[in-house]
Amino acid sequence: MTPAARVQAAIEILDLVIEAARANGAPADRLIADWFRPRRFAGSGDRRAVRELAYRAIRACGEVPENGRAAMLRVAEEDAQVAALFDGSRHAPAPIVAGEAVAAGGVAPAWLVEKLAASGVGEEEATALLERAPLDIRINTLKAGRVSLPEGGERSVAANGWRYPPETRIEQAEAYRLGAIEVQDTGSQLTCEVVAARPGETVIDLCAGAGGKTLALAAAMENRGTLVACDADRARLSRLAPRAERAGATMIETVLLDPGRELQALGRFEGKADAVLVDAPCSGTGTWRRNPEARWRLTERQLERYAGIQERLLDVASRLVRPGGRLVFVTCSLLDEEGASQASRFLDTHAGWQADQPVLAAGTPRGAGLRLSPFHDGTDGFFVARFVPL
Ligand SMILES: C[S@@+](CC[C@H](N)C(=O)[O-])C[C@H]1O[C@@H](n2cnc3c(N)ncnc32)[C@H](O)[C@@H]1O
Repeated sequence: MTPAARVQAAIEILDLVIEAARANGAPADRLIADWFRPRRFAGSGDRRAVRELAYRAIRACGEVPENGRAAMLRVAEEDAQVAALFDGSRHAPAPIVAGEAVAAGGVAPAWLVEKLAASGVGEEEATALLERAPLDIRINTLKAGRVSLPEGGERSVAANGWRYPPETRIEQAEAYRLGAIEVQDTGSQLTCEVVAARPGETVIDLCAGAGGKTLALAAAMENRGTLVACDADRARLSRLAPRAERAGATMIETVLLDPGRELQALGRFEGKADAVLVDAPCSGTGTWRRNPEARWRLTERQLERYAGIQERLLDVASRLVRPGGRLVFVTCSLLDEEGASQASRFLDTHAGWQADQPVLAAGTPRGAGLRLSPFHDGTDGFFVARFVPL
């Protein structure tokens, strides 16, 4: 593909990403992969370049752009080399017309920028939410010692963490194929450290998804005790078994939950769990480095809905923890609605509980918990709080 054809390809992909953002359709990554599938003429260099251009435009536009061309014109405004490729040649975008619509720049839609500011996230910190993330891995202590680590990494602040440059092809490393390392953001690893799961304990991962954190908990527990991975999404939870097998995590039991009826499925653990992790569904403002188009999808109503689910799941979790146990609340968001305010609401409505401020190698105290952010900590954005019964 010519450089100009790559720009036109990115514009076509952006049209799909914008449409999907409006209609709650597929994520950008999937749309990009689907776009290339029938276009066998595109080589790996073309794919990389087009993907890079599309993501550059997504990061550059704070509000949902009118269309793909307007989004790419935002990039062209700041990059004369890209502007020069709008030359009307074969497969290229048509020449730029004076007064043509250019998408608005900015970090996020105005209402979200306001909410971030109200949560103490200023412009510089908010901008860092869109930087390219490094590749973080966790050494899987269930298999460690058998293989050597890939070259080019350095220790991270997480106990078993290493950090590699973003472009590292970790899937090709022997350690990865053998399950001796897991790809996991440093912030995510740190939130698991707050659970402080120990061998022999009973630990419930209430929102386990495909098990990113469950696997870290299994390693901390050295495969001994009871580790229950729950989720309300059957497809996500079903992805856990093959991952657990690869990681040598043999202790995990899965439970599919019916939203609103979680306690019915988990009744046998009421008042019995040493630790419950609530890695709650949230807006994901802390993961824009990986899904920058997520900020085009979020609405105020959805944010309210997430906050309501978080409140409810915290209450469910509080009923499972034994006296002397602990409840860990995590969201990958920098918004107080899903962090400090949620934690203080829990304490206000659950008289028998108190906050037990986590101490980690990174993070800044925020209300009853800690906040991790790309700007201050170089991790994805997270809020984590720990509560203990009085
Ligand atoms: C932030 S994600 C979890 C990510 C996962 N812990 C990890 O580390 O990869 C939140 C999860 O909560 C799940 N969820 C939503 N409603 C739920 C409910 N009522 N009970 C349990 N899980 C729920 C979602 O399906 C989603 O997988």
